[in-house]
Amino acid sequence: MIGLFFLSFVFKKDTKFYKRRGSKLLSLMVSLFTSKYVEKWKEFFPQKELRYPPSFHSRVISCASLEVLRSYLSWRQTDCHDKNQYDTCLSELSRNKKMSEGESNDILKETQKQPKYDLLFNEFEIKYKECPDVARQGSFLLRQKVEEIVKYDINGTPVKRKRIKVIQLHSKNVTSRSFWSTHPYLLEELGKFEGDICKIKPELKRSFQFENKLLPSTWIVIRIDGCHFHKFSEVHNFVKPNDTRALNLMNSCAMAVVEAFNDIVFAYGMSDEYSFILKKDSQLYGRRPSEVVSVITSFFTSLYVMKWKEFFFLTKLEFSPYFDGRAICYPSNKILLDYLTWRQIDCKINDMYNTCFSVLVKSGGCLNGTLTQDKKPGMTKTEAHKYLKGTQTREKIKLLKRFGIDYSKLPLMFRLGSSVFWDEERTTNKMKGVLEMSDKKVVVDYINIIDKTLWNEHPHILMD
Ligand SMILES: Nc1nc2c(ncn2[C@@H]2O[C@H](COP(=O)(O)OP(=O)(O)OP(=O)(O)O)[C@@H](O)[C@H]2O)c(=O)[nH]1
Ligand SMILES: [Mg+2]
Ligand SMILES: [Mg+2]
Repeated sequence: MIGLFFLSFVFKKDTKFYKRRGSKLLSLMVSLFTSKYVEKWKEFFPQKELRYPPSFHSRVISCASLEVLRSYLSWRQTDCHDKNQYDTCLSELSRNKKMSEGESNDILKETQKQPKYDLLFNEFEIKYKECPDVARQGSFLLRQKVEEIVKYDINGTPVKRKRIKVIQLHSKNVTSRSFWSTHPYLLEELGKFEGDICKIKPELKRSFQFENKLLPSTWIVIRIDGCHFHKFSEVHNFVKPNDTRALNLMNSCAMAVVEAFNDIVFAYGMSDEYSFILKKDSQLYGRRPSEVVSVITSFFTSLYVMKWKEFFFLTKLEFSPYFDGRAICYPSNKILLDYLTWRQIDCKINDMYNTCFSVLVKSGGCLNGTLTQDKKPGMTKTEAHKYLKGTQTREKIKLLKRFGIDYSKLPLMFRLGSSVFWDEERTTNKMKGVLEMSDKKVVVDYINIIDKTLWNEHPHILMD
């Protein structure tokens, strides 16, 4: 269901989508939606440039029965109606009576529906009920079986087939039986009603809004990861094993995220993932996990689509990139550093494996444009995996040497991942000949984060 700036996607009761993991569902849905929104912007606003990355928040609400689901949808529909009626009054008062928002709010607050209908009609000759359905009632998108002509036979007779299509419709009242009975496909998918709904129970409404908070006084790590990036990287011809453009794009998005959210003190990324660390006492979105996860994932996705052209120039986005996200709390600096150590070790292990794998499958052993001495045709992927299975770091380094590659000379960004944080700009004052610190700015660096040096040099990052 779509209303004024909100959307609800209903999954079947027995869905097994992403094993019903709440964080996955809420983050990837909001991320895919954001990606589509940014991509489609030009279609609807051809003259307007998208000047700021839009972001959305999302949450999962479980509805135990069809009645509860109907109550939920009814609550959203009522909300849509109330907000739209209020906003219509607000904009008319401002446009025609030149009232400020504060003055209009004073008039409208605590008024019921009827006085607002009267105000619109008496003052502005607007029959509210004749305003577009889409604004007053919201829209419903649902799959429906429709019969379509697929071709014509030799006699010119149309051949029809049943297809499932997404259709958009409006309904005055989502709780009405007629809405559900005229769309039998909905009940086929969702089940049968046990009883009727008259009024939305207040305790149900409260349950739709309730959410546990992330443990207080703990570091919050939001880790996002690209969905199906294996396919995404192939379709967009990412260089193997590391594509500098793709990594720089991820880093550029992460820097913008760190700049936008004051509470993020550090971010670490590699491949298609990024971890954002929020300070211990952060009160971002009241520490509600759904909001924090969804907004950061959504904002990152927006940036990724908007910045794509900056890094991939002529490569067209063939399908929408999207990310999933999760929140994890860590109570102490030590445990947080253990987490970062785990991610950086993972980065090193994966990078070394992928580099060897790439060398083995590339015919003639050609890596990053450097021709090596080994001119043998490459292995198949299966052979390469088999060859590398169980090999230790030392053996992999030796293998790369045979192909003329000194692993320690490969770019730090590939081997150590990327760290993003606020740093003071250090400049030398030529007049005084001394080192000076200027304003802080967000930087990206490719450093060892397992080592204590970074944390000792930048004690402000993990300040309690
Ligand atoms: N060629 C190339 N591929 C990359 C690069 N960065 C990421 N990838 C691809 O993205 C994948 C990321 O791994 P995963 O996150 O485990 O896999 P995924 O396909 O995204 O699957 P899910 O995260 O489970 O949806 C890698 O396996 C690569 O296939 C890159 O720089 N170059
Ligand atoms: Mg991934
Ligand atoms: Mg990944």
